[in-house]
Amino acid sequence: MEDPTRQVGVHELNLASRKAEDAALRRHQAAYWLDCVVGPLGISSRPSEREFISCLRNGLILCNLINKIQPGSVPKVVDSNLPSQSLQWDSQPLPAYQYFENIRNFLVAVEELKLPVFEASVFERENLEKGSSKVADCILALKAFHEWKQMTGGYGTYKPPRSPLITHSAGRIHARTSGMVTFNSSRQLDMSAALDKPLSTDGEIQKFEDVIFKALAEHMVDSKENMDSNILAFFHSGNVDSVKLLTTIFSSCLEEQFQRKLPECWRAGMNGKCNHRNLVRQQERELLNLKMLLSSTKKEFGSLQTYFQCDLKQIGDQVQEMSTAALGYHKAVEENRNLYNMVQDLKGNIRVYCRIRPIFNAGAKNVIDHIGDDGSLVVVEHLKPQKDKRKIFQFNHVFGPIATQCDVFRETRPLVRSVMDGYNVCIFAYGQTGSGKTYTMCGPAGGLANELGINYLAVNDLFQLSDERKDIVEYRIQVQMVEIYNEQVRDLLAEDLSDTKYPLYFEYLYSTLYCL
Ligand SMILES: Nc1ncnc2c1ncn2[C@@H]1O[C@H](COP(=O)(O)OP(=O)(O)OP(=O)(O)O)[C@@H](O)[C@H]1O
Repeated sequence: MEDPTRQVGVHELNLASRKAEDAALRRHQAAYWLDCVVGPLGISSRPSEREFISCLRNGLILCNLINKIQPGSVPKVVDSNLPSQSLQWDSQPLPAYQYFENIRNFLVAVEELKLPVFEASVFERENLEKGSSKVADCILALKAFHEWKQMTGGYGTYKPPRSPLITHSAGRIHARTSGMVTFNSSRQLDMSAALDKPLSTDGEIQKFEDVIFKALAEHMVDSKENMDSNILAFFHSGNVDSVKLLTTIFSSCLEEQFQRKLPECWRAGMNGKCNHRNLVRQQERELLNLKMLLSSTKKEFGSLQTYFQCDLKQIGDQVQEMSTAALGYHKAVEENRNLYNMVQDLKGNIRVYCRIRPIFNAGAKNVIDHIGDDGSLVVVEHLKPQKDKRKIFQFNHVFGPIATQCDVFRETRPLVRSVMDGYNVCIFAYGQTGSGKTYTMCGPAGGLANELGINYLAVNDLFQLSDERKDIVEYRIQVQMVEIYNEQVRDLLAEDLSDTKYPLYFEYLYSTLYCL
């Protein structure tokens, strides 16, 4: 079985070695930085504790350092007036008051900056190898303060990092003017006290490592807080290094925008509250709802489509029926028209009507013996022998003396209507003077409406027929009026009354009519 005391000894050895390595590293860093800031120290780049402390024990370098970082911190630096080359650690014939004065003023200045300090006694010859780590920590704290000042210009409140490796001693230094100056920063961790006694168990070692990690984490948080407060202090001070401030602000803004651009689930995930899976489930539910909505919409659209298709089919059928009916109607009209004109043809293209004028002379003898419905007319000539007295004439129709204008027009009307179907029609009156031609064709002068002649009645009928068929046929009606008298044809509507002679082709027409 292994001896536990032996194991503890190994741990102690390892910790002591690590502590010594860490102290040497910080000492070397402090020496290097001092060399850069206040000039060559004249010591090696990796000085021993003794070499490091001896170099600083006259306080001259430390006072120059803090005056450079915070001008005026040590108004009066006691100088040995010796060349710098003679400031060797092992050849400094300085009186005790000199280095004590400088060291004391330096420590007071450091305490005013609220930075960790050390005991002045570390520079006594018998303690040269005991307090070098605290001196190095103090110098490194000044280095951090200097860097903060360079970055912020000294505006705002400087918060020293909570380093477990930086130590301080409270209330050990006398102030120059106001007596005791106390440094009570509770944010500092004095780890050296914990390491003064050896760690004997694994639990203590683990506990010590936990403390270190916790302190490091707090240090990182403090650094972040320093940055934020320093940016605000920059802005309020008005004395701002604009380039530095803008760079810092832009960096913060970019980081913030980057955070905002991240999806919600990622940001929640970065905060330790990842609901990415919940969001995916919610989106899946919404997607399912959308699919159901799409499906129902498709169904409704399909039913509406079917409904409208039925309606369209019904309308189409009705239109087809109407079209068929209209076609049938037109066919019927056309057929009726053809039949009508056929009847007119069968009745004869040339029809002769006889109208008997009333007797105006009371003494005149009536020669009309009989008027037949078949168009026959029997005339009696009283002066001739009995056997030759009666003569029979045949017409299409015979109008008696009591026949009205309407009776005459009723018989001629079908022929007039054939004009509207494209047939040529001619109506004229023939008879001796005073037989009533003008009366039949035009009516008496100044007569009543029921006395209008065939011309007026026929034209009125044509206009009425044109109006009835206006949706089917467009008619254009023109009028000419001529007189044939003493073998002369004259235009009765001519505007130039001096020349009413009608064109030659009407003379030809006249000849034709005359022949008829
Ligand atoms: N059916 C009738 N009923 C009543 N009066 C008639 C009828 N026919 C003709 N008359 C009258 O007889 C007269 C002569 O008729 P009208 O002038 O029409 O004859 P006409 O044939 O035109 O003569 P002309 O050849 O000389 O012009 C007129 O006064 C007219 O009013």
